[in-house]
Amino acid sequence: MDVENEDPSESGRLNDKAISCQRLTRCFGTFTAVNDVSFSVARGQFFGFLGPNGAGKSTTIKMLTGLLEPTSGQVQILGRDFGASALALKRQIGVVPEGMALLGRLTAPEYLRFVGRMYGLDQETTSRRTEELLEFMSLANESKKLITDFSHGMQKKLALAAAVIHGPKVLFLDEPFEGVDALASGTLKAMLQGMIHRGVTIFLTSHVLEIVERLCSHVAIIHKGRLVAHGSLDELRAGVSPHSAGGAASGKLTLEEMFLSIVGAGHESVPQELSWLA
Ligand SMILES: Nc1ncnc2c1ncn2[C@@H]1O[C@H](COP(=O)(O)OP(=O)(O)OP(=O)(O)O)[C@@H](O)[C@H]1O
Repeated sequence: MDVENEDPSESGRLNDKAISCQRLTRCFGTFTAVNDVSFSVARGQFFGFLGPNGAGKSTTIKMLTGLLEPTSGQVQILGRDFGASALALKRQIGVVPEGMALLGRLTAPEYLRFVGRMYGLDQETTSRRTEELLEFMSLANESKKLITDFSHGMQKKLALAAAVIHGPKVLFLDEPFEGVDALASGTLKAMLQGMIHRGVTIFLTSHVLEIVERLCSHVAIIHKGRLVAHGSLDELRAGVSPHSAGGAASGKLTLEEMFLSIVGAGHESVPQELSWLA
């Protein structure tokens, strides 16, 4: 069988996991950025991947999407690994990577048409979706400008448009809301929730914990390269003492309170002010 042309979502139908990794590890020289990380994400789940700066989130996303080779460990997307069916798998996923990786010398319509064709969409479908996406992202009036002259938020919206043009089954988003205005952010959240209702799996990193709490049903927290929490929001709450998290005695702990309780140990020793600042 030609594994490159096989639809991994069909062959993996019996596997209810959209994403799974076992003992995933990535070293840069002697430094271990991601250390023995294992977790899975069920199909159709809205999953938040959290961690402080430098914890290993982007490195993990790059390995989950086939952009970076793990030092050791395994990754399966829709039940398949990149080794056997990289091209077929990449057609099933959409990615907004950390640096967005746009082609700055193109205009937004040129870029979307290029990405659509690279994903194997026919010309007519690519053109129709390009127009719809530019309209949806409020970028239709910017179609003559080069991407390099876009603002950061405009580039983010374009990167998101490019990540969904082929209708992916699994969507990976590294900080999708960073720099995006409140109006566009509302539209994007609605779009992502609509995708979840249609069975798409979304894996998202964000430092905006209110957004993660509102959108995601399950989360994992990585800290210094190691997975320190994984489960539904209620499972996380059950594992965190309200007292140690400083939450209101009667109310539910917020995700931010749980996050600070889980990764905040040792942070007390960091000076809370700089005496020379007026
Ligand atoms: N190519 C690289 N070479 C050396 N070190 C790297 C490389 N890429 C990442 N790192 C290091 O790995 C660690 C994890 O980085 P990563 O970008 O995954 O963190 P992150 O959780 O996404 O952080 P942030 O929230 O700040 O974006 C950091 O210490 C970073 O400096």
